[in-house]
Amino acid sequence: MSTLLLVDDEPAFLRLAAAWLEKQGHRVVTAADGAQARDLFQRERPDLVLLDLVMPPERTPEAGLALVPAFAAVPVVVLTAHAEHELALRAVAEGAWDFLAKPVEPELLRFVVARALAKRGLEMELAALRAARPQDDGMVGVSPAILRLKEMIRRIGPAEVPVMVLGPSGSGKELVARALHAASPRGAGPFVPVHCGAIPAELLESELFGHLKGSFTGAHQDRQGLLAAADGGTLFLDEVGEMPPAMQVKLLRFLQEGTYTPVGGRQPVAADVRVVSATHRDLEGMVAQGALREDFYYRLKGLILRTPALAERREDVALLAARFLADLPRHRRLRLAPDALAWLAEQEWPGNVRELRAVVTTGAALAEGDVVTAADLAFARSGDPAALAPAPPATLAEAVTALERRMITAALAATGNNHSAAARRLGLSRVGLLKMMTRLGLRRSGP
Ligand SMILES: Nc1ncnc2c1ncn2[C@@H]1O[C@H](COP(=O)(O)OP(=O)(O)OP(=O)(O)O)[C@@H](O)[C@H]1O
Repeated sequence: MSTLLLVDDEPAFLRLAAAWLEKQGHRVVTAADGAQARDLFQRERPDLVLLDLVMPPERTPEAGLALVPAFAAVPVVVLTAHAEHELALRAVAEGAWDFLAKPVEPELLRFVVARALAKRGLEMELAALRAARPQDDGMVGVSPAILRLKEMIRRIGPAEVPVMVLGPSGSGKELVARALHAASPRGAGPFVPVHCGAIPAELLESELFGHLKGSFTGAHQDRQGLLAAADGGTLFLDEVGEMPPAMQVKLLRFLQEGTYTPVGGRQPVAADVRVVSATHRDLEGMVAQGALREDFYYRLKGLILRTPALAERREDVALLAARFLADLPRHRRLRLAPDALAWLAEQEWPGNVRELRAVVTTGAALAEGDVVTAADLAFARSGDPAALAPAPPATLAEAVTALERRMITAALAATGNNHSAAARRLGLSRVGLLKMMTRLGLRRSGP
């Protein structure tokens, strides 16, 4: 049975329309103003909203129009007076699905509702199919550690329990969180990452919970927080060990009750959010030292997944490197030379997959032709031209040119093609660098 939310300030219309729609087999909840409508929308999660645009207290169509986006996760049918075509079109521009002129003809109402519910049904089916489709979770690897991790994600992704991902920096914790989200029924909903250590403590509450206009200097208008943005999806708390103690208390309340209070607000607001958290720190140690609240830790912990260091899955290094090359937006297809594969296998990767990715990406930018060599990778990693294998230089001039080309390409890759920054790195003026690039054929001449 579908639930319809009917919003109108005329009691007689509410009664009649609700009775008619109930006779068609729907469940109907009614609201007489915007605030009540928002509240019921949160609580009842209707499949369709029928919305009168002119209601108390404002009695302006603007106030009604402002409601449309808030309900747009489901089809919204606006009810307008007969002569208000322009208003109806504005409502559609705001995200409404259809409109009906008042006085509403019962048969037309039945038809429009059936059509909107059919759309809703298709959307839900699509979301279910997306969630059920085997996902390419982007996790590359055939090592036992990765296969185990993938299997765990498949099993616990669909569960609603909180998950904590533990592992060294750059080992793929965020990727695991995304894969958990994709494997859950929330997969079509939002995935919202929060890097707890990157947001100043005094801003974190308003970032997470949102704030109301006027709640502090500079709060010129109401602002939604990240919890609201994650409603119906997954909130990823990265580096959760960095969460300031005062925020731990407030988030704990949300984890327990499912509600939070925006900064400057009085009413608790509900959000349907699954929380996945991650850290490379020893949280139990932090609990023992009093830096992390024990109750917060236990609420968050749920199930624990561990991402292995790259050192524990060396067999994946070559596969990962090949994938990173394939992912590059290039016209030519690059491949790894045999000596590059050998070099990759010998290295230690303290920065884990993130470091490997950076080295492969920079090495690819340095490669001449379509083969990435060990020398390219070694240079990319150390930034030291001495790492370059001594290419048999025919003449000194050729060797110098090759070295210039490599150093310039590396500096450009490292600075995201910023000419001034690359010139500074190389100890050149910007104009000097541009001239050299032209001479080396790294840049077309002319303006
Ligand atoms: N198994 C994997 N397959 C493909 N790419 C991976 C894999 N693991 C990690 N990566 C890539 O490595 C990089 C770092 O991964 P991610 O950001 O998930 O690490 P993290 O553990 O969350 O890091 P940090 O602790 O520093 O936040 C990303 O570019 C990610 O796509």
